[in-house]
Order: sequence, then C-alpha cells, then structure tokens
Amino acid sequence: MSPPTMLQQADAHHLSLSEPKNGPFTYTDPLSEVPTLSGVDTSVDGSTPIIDMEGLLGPQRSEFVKQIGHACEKNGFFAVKNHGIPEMKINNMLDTARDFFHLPEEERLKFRSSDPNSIIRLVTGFQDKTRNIFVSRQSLKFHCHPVEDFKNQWPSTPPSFREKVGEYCASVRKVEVAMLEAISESLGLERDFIGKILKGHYVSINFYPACQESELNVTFGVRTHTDPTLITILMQDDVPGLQVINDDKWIDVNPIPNAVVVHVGDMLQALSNCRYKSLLHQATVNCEKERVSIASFCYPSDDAEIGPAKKLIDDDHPAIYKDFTYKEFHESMWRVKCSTAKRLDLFKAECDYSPAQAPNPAFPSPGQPQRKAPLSLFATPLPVSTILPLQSIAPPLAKAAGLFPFPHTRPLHLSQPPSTPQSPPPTSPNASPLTLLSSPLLTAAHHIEDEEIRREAEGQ
Ligand SMILES: O=C(O)CCC(=O)C(=O)O
Ligand SMILES: [Fe+2]
Repeated sequence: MSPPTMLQQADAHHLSLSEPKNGPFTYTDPLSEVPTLSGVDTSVDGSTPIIDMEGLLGPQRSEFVKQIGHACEKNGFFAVKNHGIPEMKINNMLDTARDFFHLPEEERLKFRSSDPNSIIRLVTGFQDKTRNIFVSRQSLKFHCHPVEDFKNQWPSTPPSFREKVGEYCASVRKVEVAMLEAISESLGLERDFIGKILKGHYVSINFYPACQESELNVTFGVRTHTDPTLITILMQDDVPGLQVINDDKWIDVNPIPNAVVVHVGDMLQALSNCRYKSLLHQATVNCEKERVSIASFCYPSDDAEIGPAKKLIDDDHPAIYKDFTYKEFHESMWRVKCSTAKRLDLFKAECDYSPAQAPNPAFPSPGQPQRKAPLSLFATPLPVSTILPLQSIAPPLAKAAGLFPFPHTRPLHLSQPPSTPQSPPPTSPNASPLTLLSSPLLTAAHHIEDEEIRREAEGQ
C-alpha cells in the first residue's frame, strides 16, 4: 500500500481535531447554518445591473455615477463591461489559475501557511462536521499591489504564473481606482475621498472542483459571507456559481463574458454610513464542471480612519459607526467570533464593547501561547465531495441586525437532519451582537473549527 499523501495525513489530523464535542456551543451563526435545500427563488436573467465603464470617461459621467450609486444602494453589486482589462489578460489569468490548481498537490502545498498576514497562502476545502457541510473551495490568496513588491513570492510554476497574474492584477487595479472614484462621487464626496485611504489589493484565486455525490448533507463552494473590503472585483469563468442576496432572494449572478462583478464590502458599508450595504454572497459547486473565479479585494491602509464620512452625517442620518482604523477592524475580525454580517456591529456607535478585549488566537499578545495551526485549514479533508442542489437560507441574523430589509425569513430545514445535531442557543431578534461572541468556555476543538469556518467565510 502506498504511504498516505500529505493531504491524507493532514485530513486524519483534522478529523481527530474536529470531532464535535458536547461543550457549550455559544456561537450561533444562522448565516452559516445548514442551508435549506429547497424553496429558494433564483432570479431570472436581467437582474444584474450592468454598468458600461466607458460611460465614466465621456460627457455623461454624472449619469453613470448615478447608476453606480443606485446599484450600490439597491443591489450591493453590479457588473461592469468595457472595463479596459484586455480579454487576453483575462483568459491568461483564468488559464493560469486552472493550471496552478491542476499541479501536483505537493507543489500547491508549498504555499500553505497558518499566518493570516502572510503574503501568500493556500487554503483548501474542509468539512464542517458540526453542521455536516463540506466547503469545497480551494484558494490561493496573495498580495499583489504593487505587483513588483510581491511577485517574487508568488508561484514560479506554472512558469507563466508571475507574468500572467501580474498583468491581470495591474489591470484590475485600474478598475478598482476608477470604481472607487465613481463610488465616492455617487455618495456626494470628493472624487478621491476613498482613493486617499486605499492601500492594497489582495487576490484570491478560487478553484471549485467538479463534485460527485457523497453522503454528506450539503456542499458549498463558499458559504454565505460578506467581504471585509472596500469593494471586491470578481471575475468568473463561464461556469455559474455566484449567488447574492437581493430583495430578500438568492439570485444567481451568472457570468457575463468579459464583464467583472463589483461587490460592496464591509468597509464601504461603514464609510457610507450604511447607505451601501456589504453584499451577502455565496458560491455553489457544479456537478460536471470545475469552476474558477478571481476575487480582487481592495482594502484601506492600516491606519485609515473608517468611520462614516462626516459629510454623510446629519440629524436625519446620525453616525451608525464609530471611527475606527482598518487595523482595528482587521484584527477584530480574527479575534472575535461572529458571523461576517455581524462583525461591523462591534464598531457601531452604540456598542461599548472593545473587540480588543477578546483573546486573539491569530495575533497572540505577548505571553499568550501561539496556537498551532490547524492542519485542517490546508487539507482537502475528504476523498469525495458532495453535490446537492445547493441553496441557502435567507439570513434572519442580518435582519435582526437591521442590515437587510427582509420582510420574512425562510425556515431552516433539511431534507434529512444533520447526523450530529448540535443546537445553538436561541437568538432573540433583539439580542445584542455580543451574544454572538466567543466564550472562554468554548472547547479548544470548537475554537479551531470555528476559527477555520470564519477564515473560510471571510473570503480571506
Ligand atoms: O467564486 C465566487 O463566485 C465567489 C468568491 C468569493 O466570494 C470570495 O472569494 O470572496
Ligand atoms: Fe466573497
């Protein structure tokens, strides 16, 4: 018998770590709760607002700015055509991404890292045993602005990786800058208002293998989350998979050839004083075809002040958030356990909790022992992957948080109950966000598992 591969070894370790325990389960996150398998409306074509970026360069600019503002406010996302990224660069990027994920696993595993601050890291699929969900996305995440500062740390195989990825990243950066200018203007702010705090750009190459059936309940490509960004620019190949919440419905955002999709992220929600809401989205997997998407996350500099823009605050629109720095937000994201749709709540004006009070497994303070990286973060834990017609829940938690205007919530149900049911405590609609925080009573195994789930959910 051949020796186990690195992934199989890591998987064995993962399974031993993540056996569900009976300890107190203080963390409830309906957004990543078990999805429903039916009863979800998906949209008809035509529900994706499409912006022609060329319009921003012409005499009708203000009209296009208005369209962008409307799409951010009403939908939280829009597609952009004529963005100026040459088709060849897009195809090269998608091909290179596929080539990378078709490399032997040893080659890919060179990039695994437990450090959320590392320049580059590989994250693979995992099983959330508590909820009996398999999350199939594998992703290579890396910093890329300016390209020259980072590309030496990117893969040298496939041999064209650095060149092709560098070309795409440099082009997509121009779109980000142009979009942030238009978005600033759409809020009535100076054109460079958001650009002035813009710092990096981080890419996640997402690879969703084609799935087969297994006995697990549900497979997600990536679970419901918001992105911790100003905006995210997503390029999809031709395989559908992206779904977003819109008007209380999950809708498919099917690929439009050569168009990118722009999402509102958490930082823009804060800056805009909640006028633009961070987009809840997820990705499904496909039975027959693998899928690739390229997410470009643009984020502010560490010391950037991210409160609501002063111009957007008045008696009718009091500040919903305090001023905080991106560094504080980013650290709290790893420090505090809560769903991605709740993490901004810790910075709400009325919230007197300091995220710095929570222990931080990812950034230990001096004297706090460094947690060993859960191998499961990097392992593809299952030889099989599931595919069921995946749909997900409407997010009652987001409704409770006042984030999204859901007139009703859908029931949570499964075609069959999870094999290891674990009931979270009931969440009252008026519960303070702090009821979702981690508890020191949480067992180590839960800690690791939730940490892992959160990393995955954050689109990080
Ligand atoms: O692949 C997709 O369509 C979504 C990916 C995503 O949400 C992310 O990388 O944050
Ligand atoms: Fe995302």
